[in-house]
Amino acid sequence: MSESTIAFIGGGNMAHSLVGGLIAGGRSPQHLWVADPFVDQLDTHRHRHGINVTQENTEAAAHADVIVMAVKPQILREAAAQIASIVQERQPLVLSIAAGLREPDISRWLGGNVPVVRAMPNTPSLLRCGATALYANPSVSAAQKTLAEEIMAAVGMALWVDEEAHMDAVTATSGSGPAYFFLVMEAMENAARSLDLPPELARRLVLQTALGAARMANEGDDDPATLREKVTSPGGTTAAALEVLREQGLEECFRKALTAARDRSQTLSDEFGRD
Ligand SMILES: NC(=O)C1=CN([C@@H]2O[C@H](COP(=O)(O)OP(=O)(O)OC[C@H]3O[C@@H](n4cnc5c(N)ncnc54)[C@H](OP(=O)(O)O)[C@@H]3O)[C@@H](O)[C@H]2O)C=CC1
Ligand SMILES: O=C(O)[C@@H]1CCC=N1
Repeated sequence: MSESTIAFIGGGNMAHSLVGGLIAGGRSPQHLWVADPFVDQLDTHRHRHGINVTQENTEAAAHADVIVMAVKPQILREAAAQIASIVQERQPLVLSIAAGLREPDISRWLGGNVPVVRAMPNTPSLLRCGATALYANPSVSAAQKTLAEEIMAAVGMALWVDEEAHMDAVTATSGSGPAYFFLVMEAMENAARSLDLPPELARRLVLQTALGAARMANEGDDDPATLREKVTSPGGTTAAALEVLREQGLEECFRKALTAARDRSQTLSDEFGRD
């Protein structure tokens, strides 16, 4: 079977992550398009990835078997309207990665009865280490479902959800999730520096520790709680630190943070979805 052509509408951060991951996974640059109004953005894609670029969304859409809507939620409606007639004529699979916006709104903006998969990837897709959840509307064929899953699985883990409503919590968990871990890394690095560790040493120790912990949690048999217990000697240094993190309400803090992200995903739909 010949390789599908994928067009990204919007060439920003997430398009870079997905295009980079797809190329690293062996997808041919000539089968990838990016459309973005800004020439600098397109030049970066051309030089970094060697793919096809255009300022016209319609030109990219006209080549595509799969159209990835990778613009900000507030732009999606306008971008969908621009390519609606091409989508109606050619019936490609439309894969929206926009936070919050609901499949029925996206399908309607594209003229109705369009196969739409909503996907929520994350930036580690660049390293083919992404986590993506997918939801398909009833117009998506079995072959298109397989195609959407193949694309996202090429850049990491791809899991289906049965209910679109789960996508808001997914966005709060894995879509935004890399930022939480980066913040923890920043906070640990700053704390280590405040204990007089040289900056370079502090950074390298924090980053390698994050990598090691993530690999142990993913590759071993123990769950995170067991792994934590194995680090924590009774009356030792880890116990002293964990006590402070508990006292300061770390768990509650994450619960509130993810709830805020989930709620923001829902209000994005109210603000920029519907008519
Ligand atoms: N960043 C992330 O970690 C994740 C983002 N997402 C979702 O992906 C989508 C894109 O996010 P992200 O890549 O971070 O955003 P960016 O702002 O980095 O990328 C969007 C790009 O689209 C361009 N653009 C603006 N208007 C149009 C238009 N009419 N047609 C085509 N392109 C246009 C923007 O240009 P300009 O900037 O000049 O306006 C920008 O280059 C969002 O909907 C977001 O919710 C999903 C998962 C993770
Ligand atoms: O912050 C955002 O709204 C987007 C969606 C998930 C990650 N970035």
